Amino acid sequence: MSDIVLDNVTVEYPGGRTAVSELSVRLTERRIAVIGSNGSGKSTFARTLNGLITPTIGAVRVHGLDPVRQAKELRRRVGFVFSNPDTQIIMPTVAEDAAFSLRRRGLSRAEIADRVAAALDRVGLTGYADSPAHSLSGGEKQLLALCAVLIGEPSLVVADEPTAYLDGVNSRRIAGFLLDQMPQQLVLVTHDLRLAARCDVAVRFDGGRLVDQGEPGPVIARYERDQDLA
Ligand SMILES: Nc1ncnc2c1ncn2[C@@H]1O[C@H](COP(=O)(O)OP(=O)(O)OP(=O)(O)O)[C@@H](O)[C@H]1O
Repeated sequence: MSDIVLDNVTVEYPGGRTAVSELSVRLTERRIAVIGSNGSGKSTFARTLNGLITPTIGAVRVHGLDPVRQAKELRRRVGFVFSNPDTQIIMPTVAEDAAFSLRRRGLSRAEIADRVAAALDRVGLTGYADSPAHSLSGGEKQLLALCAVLIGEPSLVVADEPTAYLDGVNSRRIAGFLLDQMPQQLVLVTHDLRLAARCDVAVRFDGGRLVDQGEPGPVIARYERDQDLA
């Protein structure tokens, strides 16, 4: 079950700005790129998927779950990665930060240590477990943020411009992990059209509306053409 379904979703922010208008879409692909110009509604759409934002009108179902009525279960199933890795680090050491989402799950210390070791290994941070989290480089911090999300074993990862703060080398590292190594379904909000091109499907927002969707190549080409004409 990897369906992401939005039915006639409108999101209005306090003050009356409509960020997403009458959005109906069903997405089932593993890697979903979300593209569009600044302020077009991409982040708002992404935040409806884990209940960070509740639609003013309409309904969202993510892997069969309602983000409003099944909020707790949904947050376990949907991991969210933000742009700025500094804002995602909560605990003093790398291992403690990686383990944060496992609290209150009734796991033994040994189980937590095993899971942390496996998760750090997956993102290539073995050896950093006892390091202060804030001493990591930007790219390593973003890998830690991903690790902290993946350790909870989500079925969907929503990443909102996860490479925006990173240099070329670290962007490639994060993108390679998200796109090529991670088995989970991915919703990737990005201005990097080369990353969008590597996804299985692209959706494009403009002025709060979903204006195009399909194979990334043609969707990106039409977006670039429209930008050139603007
Ligand atoms: N918390 C908020 N309160 C009021 N308006 C908001 C809020 N967050 C976003 N908006 C507005 O909603 C619209 C869509 O914003 P959103 O962040 O979803 O766009 P975006 O496509 O992700 O933009 P960007 O590419 O610049 O990150 C914009 O006009 C924005 O100003």
